[in-house]
Amino acid sequence: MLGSWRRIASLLLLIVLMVVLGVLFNRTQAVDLEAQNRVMLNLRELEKLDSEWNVNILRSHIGLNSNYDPLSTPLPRMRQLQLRLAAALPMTGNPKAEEALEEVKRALVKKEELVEQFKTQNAILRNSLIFFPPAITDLKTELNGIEGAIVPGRIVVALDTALNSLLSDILRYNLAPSPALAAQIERTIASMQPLRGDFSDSVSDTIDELGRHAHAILRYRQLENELEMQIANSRTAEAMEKLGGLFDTSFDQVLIEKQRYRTYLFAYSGLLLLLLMYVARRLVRSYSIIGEVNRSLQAANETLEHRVAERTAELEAQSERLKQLAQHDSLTGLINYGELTRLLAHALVRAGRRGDVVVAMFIDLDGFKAVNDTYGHATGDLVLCEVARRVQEKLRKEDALARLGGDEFVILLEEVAGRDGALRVAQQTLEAIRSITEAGGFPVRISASIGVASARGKEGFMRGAPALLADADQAMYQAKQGGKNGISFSPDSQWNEIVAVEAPVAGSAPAKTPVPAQDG
Ligand SMILES: Nc1nc2c(ncn2[C@@H]2O[C@H](COP(=O)(O)OP(=O)(O)OP(=O)(O)O)[C@@H](O)[C@H]2O)c(=O)[nH]1
Repeated sequence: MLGSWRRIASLLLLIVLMVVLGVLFNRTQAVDLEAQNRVMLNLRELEKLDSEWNVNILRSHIGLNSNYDPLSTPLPRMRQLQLRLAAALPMTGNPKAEEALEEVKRALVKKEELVEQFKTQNAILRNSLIFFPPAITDLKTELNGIEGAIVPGRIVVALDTALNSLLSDILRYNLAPSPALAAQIERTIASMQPLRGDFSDSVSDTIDELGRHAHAILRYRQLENELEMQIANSRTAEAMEKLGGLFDTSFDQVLIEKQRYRTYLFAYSGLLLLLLMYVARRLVRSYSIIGEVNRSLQAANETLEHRVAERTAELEAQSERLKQLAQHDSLTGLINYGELTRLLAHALVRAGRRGDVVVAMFIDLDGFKAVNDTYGHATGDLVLCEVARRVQEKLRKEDALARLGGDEFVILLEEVAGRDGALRVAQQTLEAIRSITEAGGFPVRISASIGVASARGKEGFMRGAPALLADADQAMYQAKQGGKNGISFSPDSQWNEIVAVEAPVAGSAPAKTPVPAQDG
């Protein structure tokens, strides 16, 4: 549980470290200086167009422009530039720049409205100003001609004077309008009214028209001047200058900020590197500890396996010893009664299958008690071991020799060819036993009584091992009864005869001459 929390905490820490790294890296991304330059160029172009706009207003004011196109053509471009500046605002990261751009836009919109009014009023004013000089010149020509000849000279002079005064005052008013001059012009127009009745209709109409144009000039000159004042007060140039200043400062600020974050990133990267090195060290140590533990475990495992193998071998040896003890006689090392009956049972099974003969020879030593009694039990043991050794020597590898206890032995023979073969083995056994004349430095004289019994094929198998052994025992008993040191055949075996190999021995000394076999 604790381990999984630690894993989650480590994962979260890693994510946080990576996010911080990403933020710092993002903040240090190079500033697009080219884009910044483009913004400033756009602003400069807007300023230039605005000042050209002013020049064109002035040119219209003084009547140099033949139409008002120069006042309208730059407007689409100026709007486009404003849009570009608006798009560049995020580069500044400064809210004041946004406000400054709004101010520029408002000033330009206001100025555009004023210029529209200016165009209307200026058209009327221009029309009147253009009308005035030729109309007066024409009228004065009329006065010097037919009209002057018809009308009294005093009236003609008065009108001419008024016309001169009106023209000069209008021109002065156009350049520098003032209420006094306007009043003077009004008075001149009024002075011309009584005079017009003496002149022809066309002169009279021209005087009226002069009056209307003079009023238009008086009115629109004033209005236009006020409009121009308002246009000048729209302060577009100042707003643009303020915006330019903010752009400059903001861009510089962004550069400084990037530089600062570059320093942070450098320090943070160093910190991460140290952390990484620490983790790597811990990992290397952990791996070396794991390696050591693995090696120790492997060594312990090998030791354990070795000890298990040793113990297994010990147990196997012990088991073998126990088996040996269970199946063998501890004194002579020959198989014991239990093992003999087992082997005998197997032999009978095989003989039953093949129709062979199995022979059991029961051997009981003669004169053994005397050895014990004369030289002691230990010497008797030596005699028993020597009997086992010498009889075993006479037997084939596949034959079995067992000690039943005391001085009793049994020989088991398989695949016996016939009675003669069994007799030969019994005689050799008897000879081997009788050949023992010394034990432990003491002279001994022993012989044996041997009972032979045989079982053939299925019949033998049916009777079983105990019956065969009993037959052999019975035959041995017959041999004992027959005077010992002899061989007796069981009457139930195939060979129902006694082979006399030598005269029965008396006491513990075996006879040297062969004793005939006895019938049971
Ligand atoms: N040394 C020794 N003697 C034993 C052992 N087992 C039995 N005996 C002795 O062996 C003797 C056997 O007696 P017997 O068979 O009567 O002796 P024997 O002199 O051969 O007499 P017969 O069989 O009648 O010919 C006894 O004295 C037992 O005490 C043994 O393991 N070692």
